[in-house]
Amino acid sequence: MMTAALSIQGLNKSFAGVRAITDLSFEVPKGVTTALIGPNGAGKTTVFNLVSGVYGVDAGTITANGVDITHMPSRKRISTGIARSFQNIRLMSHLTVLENMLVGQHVRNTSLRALLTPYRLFPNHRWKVEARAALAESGLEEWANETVGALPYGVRKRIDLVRATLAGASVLMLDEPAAGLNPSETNALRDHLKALMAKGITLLVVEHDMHFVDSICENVVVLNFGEKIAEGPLSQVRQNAKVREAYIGAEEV
Ligand SMILES: Nc1ncnc2c1ncn2[C@@H]1O[C@H](COP(=O)(O)OP(=O)(O)OP(=O)(O)O)[C@@H](O)[C@H]1O
Repeated sequence: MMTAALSIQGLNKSFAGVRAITDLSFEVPKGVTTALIGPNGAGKTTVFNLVSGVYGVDAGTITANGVDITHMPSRKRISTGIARSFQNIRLMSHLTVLENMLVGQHVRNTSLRALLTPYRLFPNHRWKVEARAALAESGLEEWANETVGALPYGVRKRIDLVRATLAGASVLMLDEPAAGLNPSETNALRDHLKALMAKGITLLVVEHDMHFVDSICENVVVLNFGEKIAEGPLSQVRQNAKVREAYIGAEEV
């Protein structure tokens, strides 16, 4: 059997005695874009925080590309190919787009020599060539020398995706990627994500916009009160009685 991009088994997490995640197990197979959905407070962000190592687990295991990352320090998890893109973009707003790419690439190379190399002095350094190519591939090359803080939100979001893939991510966790985007930015983001999927990158998406989920996700995992209540294609889980009940009074699923 092929190794899953992400495997979560028997996950449990409480905050001050209040259960946030209970016996949660699911897998994200390689190349299968998966959505994690559920009403407010269902535990979606907590799952992302556990997988990225912001919190420690109470019980259970988390495996990324076959490597057990359950107790791995957060900053080392990218070495297994898993990365997270935050709702509040974590680009350095005072640096240019290209400089942000170089910071991302640094994650892959932590040798002292790499840390001391003054990239500004090498206009055609391999990393710059690679970063420019990745920006061009995503139709973002026109922004390469702009300061990130001055760019539209939708563009920054997509630059954040390029940065994550340049840092070596093969499994990307996206926290509400479509939130705050206008319709044309949402379309550009969708096209960008489809291009990443075509390159073999696996996406795990927390998203409230079901049209967006429907347009890119093959599989959906539904949480309610920290437990998995359904899993499968969106068209199927929509019909599930438990899912319908969980969403009563909340947004339409
Ligand atoms: N650091 C924390 N301290 C205490 N409780 C927390 C913490 N993080 C999450 N929780 C609780 O865990 C439960 C799940 O919250 P979580 O934010 O994961 O839900 P969510 O599905 O992401 O919700 P939303 O869609 O509103 O973002 C909630 O009851 C929340 O109050």
